[in-house]
Amino acid sequence: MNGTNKIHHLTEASQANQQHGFALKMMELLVIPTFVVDIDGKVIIWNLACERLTGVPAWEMLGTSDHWKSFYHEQRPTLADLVLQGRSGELQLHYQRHARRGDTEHKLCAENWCDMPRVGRRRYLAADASPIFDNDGKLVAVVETLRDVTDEKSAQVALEQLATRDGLTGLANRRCFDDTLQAEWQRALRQRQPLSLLMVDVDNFKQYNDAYGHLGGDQCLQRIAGAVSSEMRANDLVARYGGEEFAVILPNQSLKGAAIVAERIRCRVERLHLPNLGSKQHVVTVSIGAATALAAPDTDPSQLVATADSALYRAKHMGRNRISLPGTDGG
Ligand SMILES: Nc1nc2c(ncn2[C@@H]2O[C@H](COP(=O)(O)OP(=O)(O)OP(=O)(O)O)[C@@H](O)[C@H]2O)c(=O)[nH]1
Repeated sequence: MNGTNKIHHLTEASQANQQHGFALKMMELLVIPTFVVDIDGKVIIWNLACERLTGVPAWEMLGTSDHWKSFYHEQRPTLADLVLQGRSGELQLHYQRHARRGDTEHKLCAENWCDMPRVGRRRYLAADASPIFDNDGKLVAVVETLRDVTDEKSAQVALEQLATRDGLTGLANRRCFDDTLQAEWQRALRQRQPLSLLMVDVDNFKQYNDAYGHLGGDQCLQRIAGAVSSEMRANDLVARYGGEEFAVILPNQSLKGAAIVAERIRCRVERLHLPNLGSKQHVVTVSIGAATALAAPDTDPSQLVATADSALYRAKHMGRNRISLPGTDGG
């Protein structure tokens, strides 16, 4: 390298250093919470906004690989770590919503609830992580920016809740029941598994309302909703079908299994010992119709609902406070 080339090279190097320093300063001042980890996974930038978001000062974080501790109680990778370690395949394992950005699989964006141990209040954060390459295309660091979108997420959750929950009992509403039944019907078809349905109706509820008033009736429905829910497994769905009628979807359940669940629900409600002087037993009881179907192509679950409804009608007809199955009691 001759003298002129050497000076030119040095000038380029010092310019690059200057630009690098300028970029670092910019990141420090950004109003967007930002941190950068180097190739060894050590934090080299933890800006003011990140300090504010996490409650963790930069002096505590710089030079360590403890950045996950600012977000989570349990050890797990941050989005920056996934980019750094080429583990983008694990995105769905760690994040509620996620995507790869642009034409490269190195840029990731994702959202999830974070514990925020130092702040002591869970926040829903949207993160973007991008790799930084040197002039030779070698990965040297990863920058992660964060957005606190807790308010938007909470509003979305509340709206979803409003759209799918019954206001009085907190159970799934009729719309949610219809959607879930359709989805479970399709799943039963794919998996060639039976799908069972229970229709649960409160006995002599008109007399209950007459005796205890509409508010008393509402409280009774809440107690029954709690009792029915307590008998459910994780994949089952209890919905308020309408008025004083509840519906229970039991995926992968045979008619025999459905009958066992139905009897458990009937007993559970009886054991609440809610007085209803208008009924034969003098306590609030329910009648339950059960039905099971094997889904077939080009069919829908309406026949399953109709069969469970007919069984319920028979249970009422035969004296109430009982369960009824198709084909076993004259149905
Ligand atoms: N308190 C209250 N009552 C309701 C609600 N929805 C429906 N009902 C009442 O439930 C009663 C249902 O009466 P019916 O359909 O005659 O049935 P039942 O008296 O339970 O008689 P069986 O079903 O034949 O045992 C009516 O009086 C409705 O007003 C509600 O959200 N709250």
